[in-house]
Amino acid sequence: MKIIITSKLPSQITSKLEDKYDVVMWEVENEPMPREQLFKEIEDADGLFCNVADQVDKELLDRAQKLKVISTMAVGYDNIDIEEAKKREIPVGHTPGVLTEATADLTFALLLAAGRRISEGIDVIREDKWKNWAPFFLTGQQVHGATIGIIGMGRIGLAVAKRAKGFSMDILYHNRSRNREAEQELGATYCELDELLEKADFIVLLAPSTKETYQMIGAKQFSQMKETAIFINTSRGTNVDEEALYEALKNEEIYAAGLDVYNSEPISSSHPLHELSNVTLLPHIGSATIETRMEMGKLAAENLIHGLEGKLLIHQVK
Ligand SMILES: NC(=O)C1=CN([C@@H]2O[C@H](COP(=O)(O)OP(=O)(O)OC[C@H]3O[C@@H](n4cnc5c(N)ncnc54)[C@H](OP(=O)(O)O)[C@@H]3O)[C@@H](O)[C@H]2O)C=CC1
Ligand SMILES: O=CC(=O)O
Repeated sequence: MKIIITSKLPSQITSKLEDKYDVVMWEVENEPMPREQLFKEIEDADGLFCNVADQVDKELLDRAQKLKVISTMAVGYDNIDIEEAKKREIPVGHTPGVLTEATADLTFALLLAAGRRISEGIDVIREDKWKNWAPFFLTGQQVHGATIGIIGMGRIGLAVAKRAKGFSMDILYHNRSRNREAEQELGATYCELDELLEKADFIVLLAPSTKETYQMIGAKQFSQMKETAIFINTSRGTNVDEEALYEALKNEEIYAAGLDVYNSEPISSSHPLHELSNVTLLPHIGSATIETRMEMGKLAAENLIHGLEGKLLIHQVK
């Protein structure tokens, strides 16, 4: 059987696949397989090993004659047309759980960086602008003891809440359903979205990208936040109206933001958000530790093997 791997991966992940199948892997470091090539390769492929940078849509699936399984090296699968895959009875695998702690670490790092103006501090030294110690130089917002509001208290949300507890933060959260573990173990308080936006000092978005969450945070929601609020998004860029975020930051309707994800990725240094000093921008590296990426890759490989062997995947999208 033939499988396609759309990005270069280390042998610890690919060796088991290479032992069993004909592997076509895109070998260019840090670049996804070009779409034209993917269109060609998918025609006779049995398995597809992809990631968040690949658009697995109807146009691609229409070309696949033999595809038996799609396996993404990510927990989010909004880049895959699940309905089209279902119509063709192609199971889709993803990698929940193994990336939870690494993504929570990065989310908290962004929260600290945005609140305490860390990237501005780094720039001050890089640009030789540090002249003396001044009482209110680069003062930011207090993290310890502040109120965090988590929108999307799932696996990663809960792991962020645990970190917040260590900083003596009060924890508010909003989901469509209650998370009893967060309430009982961490004392988190369930809120409607409006209340969370009005009360939280740090607002952390960790809901998946769905039709319901599309631009769920826009001009109205930014206007509900405190002027001192800090907004963190490590979920998906499409959950936020990016132009409204730009305006809210520029007009100081909110204090700062920390972002790992964008409407369209990758962004460049000419992106409007880059003009602003009160935003910390990272290039979608939430789960990017060596250990976690290895775990994600191995789990995605196992999902793929299960699919090719006609078994239920370890983590199959429902
Ligand atoms: N930046 C990065 O590199 C990474 C980003 N991610 C992103 O993080 C997301 C979350 O991952 P994970 O925690 O594992 O997922 P989970 O499914 O465990 O958690 C998602 C949470 O969002 C809530 N939710 C879903 N829809 C809504 C809605 N309409 N309004 C409010 N809450 C909602 C769910 O609760 P309920 O169903 O009760 O509403 C659930 O608690 C991923 O989907 C992905 O997009 C993940 C890993 C790395
Ligand atoms: O964005 C990354 C993911 O795993 O989802």
